[in-house]
Amino acid sequence: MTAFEEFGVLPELAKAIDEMDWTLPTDVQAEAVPLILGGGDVLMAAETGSGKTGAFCLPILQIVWETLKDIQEGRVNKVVAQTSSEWTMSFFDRNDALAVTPDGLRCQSRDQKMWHGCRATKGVHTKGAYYYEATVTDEGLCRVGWSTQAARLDLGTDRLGFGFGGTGKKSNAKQFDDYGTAYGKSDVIGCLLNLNAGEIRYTKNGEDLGVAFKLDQSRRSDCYFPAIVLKNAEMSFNFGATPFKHQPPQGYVGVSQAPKECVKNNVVQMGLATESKPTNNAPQAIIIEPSRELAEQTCNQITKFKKYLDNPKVRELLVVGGINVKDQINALSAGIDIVVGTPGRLEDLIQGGYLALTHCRFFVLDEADGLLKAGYGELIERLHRQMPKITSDGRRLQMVVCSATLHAFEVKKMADKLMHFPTWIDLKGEDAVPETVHHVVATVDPQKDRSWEMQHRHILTDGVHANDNINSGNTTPETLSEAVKILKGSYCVRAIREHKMDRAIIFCRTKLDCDNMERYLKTFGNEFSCVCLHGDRKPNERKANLESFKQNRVKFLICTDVAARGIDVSGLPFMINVTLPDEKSNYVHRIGRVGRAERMGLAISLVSTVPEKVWYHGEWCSTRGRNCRNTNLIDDRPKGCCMWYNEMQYLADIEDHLNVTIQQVEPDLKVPSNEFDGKVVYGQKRTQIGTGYQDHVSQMAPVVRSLQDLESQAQLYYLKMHHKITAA
Ligand SMILES: Nc1ncnc2c1ncn2[C@@H]1O[C@H](COP(=O)(O)OP(=O)(O)OP(=O)(O)O)[C@@H](O)[C@H]1O
Repeated sequence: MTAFEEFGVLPELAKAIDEMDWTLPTDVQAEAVPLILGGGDVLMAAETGSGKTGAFCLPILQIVWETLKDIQEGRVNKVVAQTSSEWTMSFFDRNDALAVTPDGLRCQSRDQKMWHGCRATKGVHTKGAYYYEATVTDEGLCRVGWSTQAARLDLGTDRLGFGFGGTGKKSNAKQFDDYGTAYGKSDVIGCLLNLNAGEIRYTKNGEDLGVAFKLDQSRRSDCYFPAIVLKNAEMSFNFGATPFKHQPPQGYVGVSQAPKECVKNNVVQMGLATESKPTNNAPQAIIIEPSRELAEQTCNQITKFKKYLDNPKVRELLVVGGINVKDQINALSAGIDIVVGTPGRLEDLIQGGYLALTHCRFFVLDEADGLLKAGYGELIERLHRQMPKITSDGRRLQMVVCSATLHAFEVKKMADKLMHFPTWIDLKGEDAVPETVHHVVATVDPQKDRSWEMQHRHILTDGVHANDNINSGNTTPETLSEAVKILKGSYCVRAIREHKMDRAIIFCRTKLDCDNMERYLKTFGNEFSCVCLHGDRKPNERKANLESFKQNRVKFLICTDVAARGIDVSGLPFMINVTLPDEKSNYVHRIGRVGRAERMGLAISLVSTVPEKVWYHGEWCSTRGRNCRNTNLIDDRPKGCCMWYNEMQYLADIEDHLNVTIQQVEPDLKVPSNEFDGKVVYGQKRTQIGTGYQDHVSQMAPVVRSLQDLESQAQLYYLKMHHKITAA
């Protein structure tokens, strides 16, 4: 049995994992895999390169395959069987944000602002007097009672719904009147419907509260269903299958004892319950990624994992921009089980009706903080609202949310709103940098280092100072800013040469900076072969460039933050930040491109000591930066497309966020000897175990020696005793 199988992973998956040379699960995988297999919602806050992708892909793939297998073998769907004969709350006739337990006897809604309702699977009509009990099992607001099939789920807000609320009010057609007394946690509310007398009344903990509603003559022939509506509350139900807590008054019977001819099934229930087999375009899992590259990487990982999962095959699909949408629509209608995509294209296909969310049971937000910061919060909520909270086979929708920088306010807010009692897998308790990443900063000070004055063959700068008087003779902020740009080009080359980098990711702030860096490095010929990856490059070029870097055909990948998150280049030894990101979490993601899967990595950030004027094209810029020459500042009138970038401040913010002081190196970019230097080879697993091991031997030697002595004394003693006994 492999280590992964011990965590509940199917042998077929374990075999594929084994072939990938993953012998042991990483810490985050060891925690997340059983949790997800067990049905939980998970927030995974583990460092970059710690194996989060496998931690969610493996259990999801497994459950999706098991479900397909059940369908293939015609195993009876638990919920369908149960709901066709039993009185429960409906999995289908309810608002999405209200969850129903698999036995259908408990409802919960955790939305603090809105009411969410649900009706039972059956109703009663024509004649008789019926009773059911609803118990408040958690604090919150509840309204309980009876409604017809046509009533709104928000019980008591139209003429067809009759509710009794926890604040001591009865309501029908939005009219709220005092009735009985307030109720709350642990109170048992008896809901009574007398069709013969045409009245509805309630009991509270067995005490009759009197008639609440008289039904109009015209309404008496309707079929009435037990109904509730909740706001951040939970209630359990007894329709009579087990003894009631309080006996109903004389003449009433539990609804489950209603004669057959007086019972009707909930049509919403019947309509959907037969649909347990997903339609082709309704996947079981939706995984959202912030970039095309990352979506493709995750999709590829699924393809690798499923290699031995057969009969039925799991079908995964990459849904990103830049791929022919017709091909995607064809693939969707041919049938898919797992969709990995970027927000824009996903939304297009869902809105167009090509991708249905009706059978989605896994909703994964990879790099969740990045998605939220990019403004996709509303989209995420919209999709979540459209997903059933309980699937047709009685499993709850599971959400998995991950990132190396999950400790953001907006993530917690979203988790509170959308997730169901999520478990945090948080090995560090704060955003952290893996121990395998050696990260340093080199300050770039154009006042101390005047080499920029003499440079003839320097990097082409971004042109923000095109209208300024730049002159090595002056020390205006503009001149120093231009000097920083020139120096950064040469520091980058120096870093490459000093560390003999033959493979590195180089992060620049803007697409233009990337293009300029590419052009500059290419002036050195083959020494610095490189490609670019940023949003202005065509999808095919982006794909080909990343591939040639991953395949080691070029030495350097120059990119914007589009590649900051998640991109996994195996054994990458080096990365250079030409400019620090203004978003502190992106520092963690950028430097996390090295030091992955236990291999060591060096990250060097070049930080200017003086403010640098940079481009900043917002929505006010009509071309969004393309050929824009507006060098006014964003605070100027008229508004411009430039700003002063204060890297020392960003550095302080990053250090503050990570609670560390990042080691500084001199402009020669030599990294001083420390725990890393000299003992590790960047790009390789840590090898200093050899020397450590020798130290360990010499430390342990005396102890081992005395143990050995003790052992021989004990043996001698035994032999002497034995000899004495046999001699006697
Ligand atoms: N159990 C394992 N054994 C060996 N290697 C592993 C294991 N799990 C993952 N890896 C490898 O570790 C690398 C990083 O994994 P992955 O990309 O999932 O990290 P991540 O936690 O998602 O990082 P990021 O936060 O940067 O996205 C990958 O190359 C992957 O193949």
